[in-house]
Amino acid sequence: AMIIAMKQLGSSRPLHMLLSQLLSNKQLDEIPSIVECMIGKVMEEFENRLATHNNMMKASPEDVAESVSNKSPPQITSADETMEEETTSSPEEISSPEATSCVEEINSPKDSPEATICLEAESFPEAESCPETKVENGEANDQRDEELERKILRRQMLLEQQQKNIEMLKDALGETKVGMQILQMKYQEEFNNLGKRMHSVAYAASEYRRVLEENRKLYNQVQDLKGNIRVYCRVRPFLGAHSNRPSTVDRIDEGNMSIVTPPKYGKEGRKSFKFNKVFGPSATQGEVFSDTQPLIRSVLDGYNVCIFAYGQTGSGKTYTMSGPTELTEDTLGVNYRALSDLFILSQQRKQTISYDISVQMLEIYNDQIRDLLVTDSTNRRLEVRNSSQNGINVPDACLVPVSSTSDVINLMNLGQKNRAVSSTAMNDRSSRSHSCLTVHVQGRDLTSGATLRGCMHLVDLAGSERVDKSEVIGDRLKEAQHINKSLSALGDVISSLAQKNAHVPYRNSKLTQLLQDSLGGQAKTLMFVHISPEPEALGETLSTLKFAERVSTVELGAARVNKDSSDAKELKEQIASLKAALVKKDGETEQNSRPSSPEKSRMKTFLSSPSLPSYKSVVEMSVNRTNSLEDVRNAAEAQKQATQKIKRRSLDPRDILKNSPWPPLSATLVNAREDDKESVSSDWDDKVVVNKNSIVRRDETLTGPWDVNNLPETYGQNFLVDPSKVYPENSFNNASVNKKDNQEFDMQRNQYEIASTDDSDDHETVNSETSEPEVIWQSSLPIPKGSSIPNGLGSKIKKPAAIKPAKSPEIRSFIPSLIPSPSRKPQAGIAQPVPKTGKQVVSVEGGKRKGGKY
Ligand SMILES: Nc1ncnc2c1ncn2[C@@H]1O[C@H](COP(=O)(O)OP(=O)(O)OP(=O)(O)O)[C@@H](O)[C@H]1O
Repeated sequence: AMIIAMKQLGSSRPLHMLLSQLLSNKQLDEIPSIVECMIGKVMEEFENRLATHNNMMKASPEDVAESVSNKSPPQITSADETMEEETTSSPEEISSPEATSCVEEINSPKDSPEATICLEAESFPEAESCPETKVENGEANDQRDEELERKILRRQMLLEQQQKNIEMLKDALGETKVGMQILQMKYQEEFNNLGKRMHSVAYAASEYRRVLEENRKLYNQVQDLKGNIRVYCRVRPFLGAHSNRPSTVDRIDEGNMSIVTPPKYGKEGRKSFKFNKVFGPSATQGEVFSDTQPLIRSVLDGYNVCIFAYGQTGSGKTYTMSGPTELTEDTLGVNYRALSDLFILSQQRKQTISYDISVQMLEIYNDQIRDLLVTDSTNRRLEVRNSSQNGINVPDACLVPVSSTSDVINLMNLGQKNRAVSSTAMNDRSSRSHSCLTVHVQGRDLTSGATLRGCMHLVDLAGSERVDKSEVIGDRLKEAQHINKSLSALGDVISSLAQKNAHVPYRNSKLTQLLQDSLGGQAKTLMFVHISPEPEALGETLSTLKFAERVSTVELGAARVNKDSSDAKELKEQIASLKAALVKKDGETEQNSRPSSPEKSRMKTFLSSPSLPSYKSVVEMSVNRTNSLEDVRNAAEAQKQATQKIKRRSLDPRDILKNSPWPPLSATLVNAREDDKESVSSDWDDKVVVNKNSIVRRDETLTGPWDVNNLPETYGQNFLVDPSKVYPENSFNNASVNKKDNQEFDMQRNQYEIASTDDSDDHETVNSETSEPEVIWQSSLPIPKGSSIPNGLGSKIKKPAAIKPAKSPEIRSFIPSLIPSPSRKPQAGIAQPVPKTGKQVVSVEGGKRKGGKY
């Protein structure tokens, strides 16, 4: 029935083909409706035919004959033709003999009864007029009648048979219809089940994705809590026509990647690395930025953030941070996107917090800081001051307020122009200097009046590759040495942080000095490490990745927000005024009493201490009395007591304000510059103690918005309780001093001396104060005579004062190893006194520095 129906519809394909086609096309929904439609049509057709046959049945034989004689049998013919089709197509009908004979009869019109009737009538026209033949004619007529009757009978039987067949077909159709309905229901059911299953699979997939995302967030939160430096790796695509070359990067999977290595790098043939995220060559600027966004947002919440791009020249640092030379909306780098995000967010929050955003753009070239936003082509020497109250540590550089992305683009263009002025045709300046875009954000809560301050450094470092000594002479050599030194200093800082050393050598280079606030314990730090896919760059790629992997293990401690409640702010201002007044007083009394040098520096340290009110007695005693050791011991005792007293007191700023024995002073900062200079040392001193605190008191709750620097009791505790832990090498050096009475004083004195040497030559000072454990460096560059580039550890090891170590004639690697020597494992939190052996692990091969550790 279905096949007939198909034919009725003019389709030559059998139903099963159509069905299978629909199934294969997954048009399952359409099958029931198509079948229903076909059934409807077939039913209609059969009903038409039935009506036709019924009509024929009702018609008299004469009508039939007439219609036959008129040779106009459209109904019968058409019906019969259709029937013929049915007969040939339907196996049921073919098997029916009656139907076959009927079809044969219909097919041969000459033999048809109608035709016979007609022919017989036509062949005897004169018979009726002849009397002799009347009888014969009568017989003949009888015979004809009989014949006719027989034929009519046969036809009747045939029609009856056809009617039966139609009935049977109707039944079959009905059954098919029911069958199709059942099929439809089954399909429907299966569809529903399939839909449900699909739904549950989709749900499971989305859940899985959600869990993954949650895991990632939790992981990042843990990282944040631990204060880990985040490391994102980006692989540059092949440039230009080299896209078909084999890449050294084998596999990238979220945070994992593997590098194909030749046999000389090990048997495995590949090395795997794990970072917070790895971006492949096809990653867009938008994708790279999306993972950075949360960090940007936290600047508005009052955190310090540092994002720096590290990698060899040409690996894509500038591309990530700024974008390509021809900027489009899609290729804008992190710098633009970060600022644009800051503007959008600050707008969104403007009902509650009012933000001021301003920008500085600096360049560090040959360890000199240059302002890239100057418009008058002046080249002032800029200094870093980490003591400033407002978080601006290069106060002399232009600080330009910005309020829109176009402001930023204009400033960046100006910066680029100033940078380009210095570059030569031979060498792009960007490869030889570090550039730093610093964004300062100051927010004020419109309801509570609390202020917060965030600072973000976006740093595009100079190329980190090693330079063959034969390739560099003259200025290039000097540049290479400076890049080398600053990147080594960065490595030193990171190494110290990784080992949780009490002392972090920020002041070894301008770069680390500049980034101090954002690399230390309270900042969020992200490093974009860049690698090139070319096989020739494999050595640098592996060094870079190993360095980056080490960096990712560094824990800075949980980041802290720079938020001052209005009370705390007042308190801070008061303390600053007190400091200024005391410094002034110190200046006056100094002329009268002229204390010896160690005493003076000790006093300075006391005076510049953030917990100053508690040291009133110390200061007064120190100033007014002679500089005897007894006085100092008394002072220390008094300080201890004061510290204990404060310790028992509430740390609520209001309580402190209330309990403070000092009347509020309105004195303004006297000689602010001088004070700033002085407080560099105190700040540095404080920083050491702060870092110490973060180790000793890591799990203790800090006092809300207060700076650790302003916690008198912690300062006092660490200051007095065990100074040897802060500067063990000094205590070690002084242990040989036999004068028992003087021991404490001497230890403190050394401490003060070291802490207050900041204003002298940086390299000298820092080199002598660094105490991190032995680290292995690579070296290949020749050292020019008189070079101040430090050796081995990147800093000289403190020796007894009498034996001043000679400067090493070697240059450290661009990529410092963070791996301590196995022979000298450092203890967390305590800097070890490392006797200088003069022995360094340096591997030189073919004139090129080889990665001793990598
Ligand atoms: N992800 C990237 N997609 C497309 N092109 C890139 C990508 N990264 C870098 N490039 C292209 O590679 C070239 C070198 O990149 P870039 O200048 O950013 O390297 P760099 O590491 O900053 O070098 P330098 O140390 O000299 O400043 C540029 O032409 C840059 O457009």
